[in-house]
Amino acid sequence: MAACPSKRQMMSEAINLAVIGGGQMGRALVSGMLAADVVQGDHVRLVDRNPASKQWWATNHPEVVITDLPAAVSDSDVVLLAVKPHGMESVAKQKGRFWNKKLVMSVAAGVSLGSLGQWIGHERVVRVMPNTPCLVGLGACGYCVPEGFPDADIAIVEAMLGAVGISVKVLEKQMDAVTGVSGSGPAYVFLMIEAMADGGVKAGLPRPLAMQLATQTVMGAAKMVAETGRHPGELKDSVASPGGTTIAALATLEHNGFRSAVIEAVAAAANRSRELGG
Ligand SMILES: NC(=O)C1=CN([C@@H]2O[C@H](COP(=O)(O)OP(=O)(O)OC[C@H]3O[C@@H](n4cnc5c(N)ncnc54)[C@H](OP(=O)(O)O)[C@@H]3O)[C@@H](O)[C@H]2O)C=CC1
Ligand SMILES: O=C(O)[C@@H]1CCC=N1
Repeated sequence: MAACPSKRQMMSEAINLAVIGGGQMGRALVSGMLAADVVQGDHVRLVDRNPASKQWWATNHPEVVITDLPAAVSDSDVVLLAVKPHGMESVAKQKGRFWNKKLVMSVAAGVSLGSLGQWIGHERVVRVMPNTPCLVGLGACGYCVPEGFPDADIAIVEAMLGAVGISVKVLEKQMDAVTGVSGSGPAYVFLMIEAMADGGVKAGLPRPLAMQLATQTVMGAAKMVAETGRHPGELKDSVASPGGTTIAALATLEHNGFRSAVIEAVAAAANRSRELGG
């Protein structure tokens, strides 16, 4: 029986990818794409000014070619811009014919399609808000494109992002909210896991055991929401026995404003994304 084709084999040709900025997000996306076989290491060109970052790539993905911006972009079909938002303009404005209508994907929070197109000099640009779980194939990416963006390019974007998790096409005006929920979201969940483990330690568990239980609990709860289709409120109710332990805990969380703290956190991140866009 023939083996199933990989995602890369399903694309008609191997993708030549330039990555500008190989820090936390660049690493998560590209490592996830390499693991999913949607790109190949020797087809990836990396540009990074940080020596420690370059060392990380040389150690972890020695097949990736580390080079400069003109060479990386010239040799690529797709350019992933993954520097900080305030650094995006100086990268995208670097003059040269090497941009030559390359498909450019920016992951910078707040930076609009209009600014990107203006700086680069063409409109074959995509604005993506990914998150770091792309590293383990469970990313949640929102993306938006300019009007009239070709379907063939959307197919490339979806193949790349779909290989590292879910990808949803949204309106540009929704990108700040996407950032608040899923772009920054992993940090809220990491905080929750850390706090649950702290609580376990306070109640007498060894730290590694408390961490293991907290992590599995978050993973299991997320999977139940995703796979049962039941509302999280209903699933919450099913854990809480009358007069039991869970309702005692839930009452404490409500008393301390847990829900409003999370709602305000998402809104704060969305507002900050708006501010970064100027
Ligand atoms: N981290 C996350 O979870 C997410 C991040 N993003 C977006 O991803 C982008 C990158 O964030 P993140 O990965 O966290 O940042 P990092 O600082 O970890 O990575 C950026 C890397 O790019 C390098 N760099 C900066 N400017 C240049 C340049 N001109 N030429 C070459 N290399 C350069 C940096 O070097 P140096 O250290 O010297 O500055 C650094 O190594 C941001 O725009 C952010 O909004 C989006 C979603 C989630
Ligand atoms: O904190 C930040 O600004 C970036 C964007 C979303 C997640 N990290």
